[in-house]
Amino acid sequence: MAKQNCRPYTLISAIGGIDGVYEDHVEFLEQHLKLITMQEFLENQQELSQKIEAIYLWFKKPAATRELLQSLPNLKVIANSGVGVDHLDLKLISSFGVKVANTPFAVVNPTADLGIALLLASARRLVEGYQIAVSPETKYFKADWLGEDVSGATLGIIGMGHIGYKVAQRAKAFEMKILYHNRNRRAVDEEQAVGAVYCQQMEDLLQQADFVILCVALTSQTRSLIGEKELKLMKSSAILINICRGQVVDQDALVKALQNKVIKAAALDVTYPEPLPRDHPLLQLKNVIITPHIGSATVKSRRCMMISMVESILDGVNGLPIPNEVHG
Ligand SMILES: O=C(O)[C@H](O)CO
Repeated sequence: MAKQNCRPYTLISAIGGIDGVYEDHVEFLEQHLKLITMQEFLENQQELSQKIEAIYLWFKKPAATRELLQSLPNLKVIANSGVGVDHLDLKLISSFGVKVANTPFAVVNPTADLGIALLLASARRLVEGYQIAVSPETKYFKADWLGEDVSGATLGIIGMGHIGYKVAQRAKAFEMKILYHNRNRRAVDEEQAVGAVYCQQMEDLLQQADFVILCVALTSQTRSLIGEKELKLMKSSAILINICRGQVVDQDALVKALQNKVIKAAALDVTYPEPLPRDHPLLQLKNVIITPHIGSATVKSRRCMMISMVESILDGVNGLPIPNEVHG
């Protein structure tokens, strides 16, 4: 962490509540940053706009709009929680001479853990099983109520970045056969370490996999990457797991595929919008598990994010290279 003489003025959305930084993070944050809430900023904009050098952008808040950027002439850095930056207009931000940093390493392990948790839960129908176990209607446990084997099954990983690779490491322990598709092939020793086989064509992976897990960033190339055509290529016994962004899947096509048994099931940590409207068809389907975008939702991960964001702010305002800088 860069040595600082004074704590840089840093805009945050709020403290506590759904939009604010965690109250138990505030003590650490205050040691390093002079925190200014959005409300304080709006009440005293004339004085504070000159002083603010950083934005601590905690789960998309405060939104880095053109209007906000224009009102902060000395802004140097935006520290973004998490890895995804699809909610930020990187070109716009960089046109103001402002740097952006994210926290890729804080999210890698918990997100890969969640991917495996969803894979296991959907393969073994844990949510349905729980409902049967606790339902007052249940008189006996049926012997023909079956799930799918995970051990020995084929896992297709789409997006073999840090998270995809961690998923592969975990899947290896389940003796899964691993296929992956990625823009760039990984080094041979990295492939061998997890026993992963590269599929240059995503279609090959879709046709062979029993489980397909999505681990890509949301970009113009990956938006609706999985649509009707791709779902039809998958085995009718296959399960789709999404731990990246909802928009990577054409959700209407997914609903149809699940209703018509084109694929067997889906486990989604991400959808669009989030949360889904209460009458959305995905919420009515028994063969779907949905969690509320909790890939990085662990105490340790969120604390690591905070520390990494503070480091980026201190580096950025002190003119030092920012290790986790995101380039548009
Ligand atoms: O981008 C990420 O790291 C997660 O989705 C949390 O927003």
